[in-house]
Amino acid sequence: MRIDIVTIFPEFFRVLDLSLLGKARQTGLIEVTAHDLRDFTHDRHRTVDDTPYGGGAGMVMKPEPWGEALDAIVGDGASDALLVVPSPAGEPFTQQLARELAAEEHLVFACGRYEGIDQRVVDHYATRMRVRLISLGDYVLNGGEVAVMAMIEAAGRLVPGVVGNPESLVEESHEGGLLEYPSYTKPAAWRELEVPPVLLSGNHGAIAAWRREQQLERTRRVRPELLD
Ligand SMILES: COC(=O)COc1cccc(COC(=O)c2cn[nH]c2)c1
Repeated sequence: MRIDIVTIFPEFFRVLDLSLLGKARQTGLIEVTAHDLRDFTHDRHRTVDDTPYGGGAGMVMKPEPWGEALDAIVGDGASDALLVVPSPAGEPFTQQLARELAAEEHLVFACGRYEGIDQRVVDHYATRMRVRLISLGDYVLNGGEVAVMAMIEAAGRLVPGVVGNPESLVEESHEGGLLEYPSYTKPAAWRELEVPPVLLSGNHGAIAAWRREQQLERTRRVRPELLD
C-alpha cells in the first residue's frame, strides 16, 4: 500500500516511523510520504490560504497549491488512487470503512486547515478519481492531520502482515458488529478484585458463552444502536 499525505505540517507524521507502522514501512508493506503543501506555492510568503468569497470569518485554503500538490502525486489524468479528505461534513469513519481503506493500493490524504479547502479542489478531482470526505466524529479539529493519523492507524493495522498475529484482529471491538468483552490477566486477585471464575475454569465452551454475553450486554448498554 502507498500512502501520500498533503499537509502544511509534514513533520507531524514523523511519528509514523516509530509506531506499529514503522515496521510496515521498513518491510515495504506500507510506504508513507508526507508532502508540504507550501512546497507547491510560488510567492515569497508561501501562501496557502485567502479570505472567503461571500465574506465570513476565517480563511479558506487556495485551490492552486492543492492542484499542483495533488497532480504531483497522481499525475494529470485519471487515477485509481482514492483521495480521502477528513472533514466534519464527511461520512462517518467506521471499522468497515477502515477495512475498505485497507484494501486500497494507493491512498492520498488531504489535510484541510482553517475553514477548509476551496470546494473546487474536491469537485475537480472527483472527475479524475474517487474522492471521499470522511468524518472521525461530530466535533471540529483545527486540521485534518490528527484525523489522518487515526485513519492510517485503523486501516494500516488491517493490511495483511502489518500486525504480527492476525488472530488479534478478529476478537476486537466492532469486529462482528459488537463491542469487545472485558479482558483480564494475572494476578487472579488484585486490590480485592477477582477475575471472573469462568475464565479460570478451562471450560472453553463456557468461556466463549460468557464472552459473547459480555459483548451483548456491553453493546446493549453503551451502543444500543449497533444492535439495530
Ligand atoms: C473539503 O474538506 C475540507 O475542506 C476539510 O476542511 C477542514 C477544515 C478544518 C478541519 C478539518 C479536519 O477535519 C475535522 O475537523 C474533522 C474530521 N472529522 N471530524 C472532524 C478539515
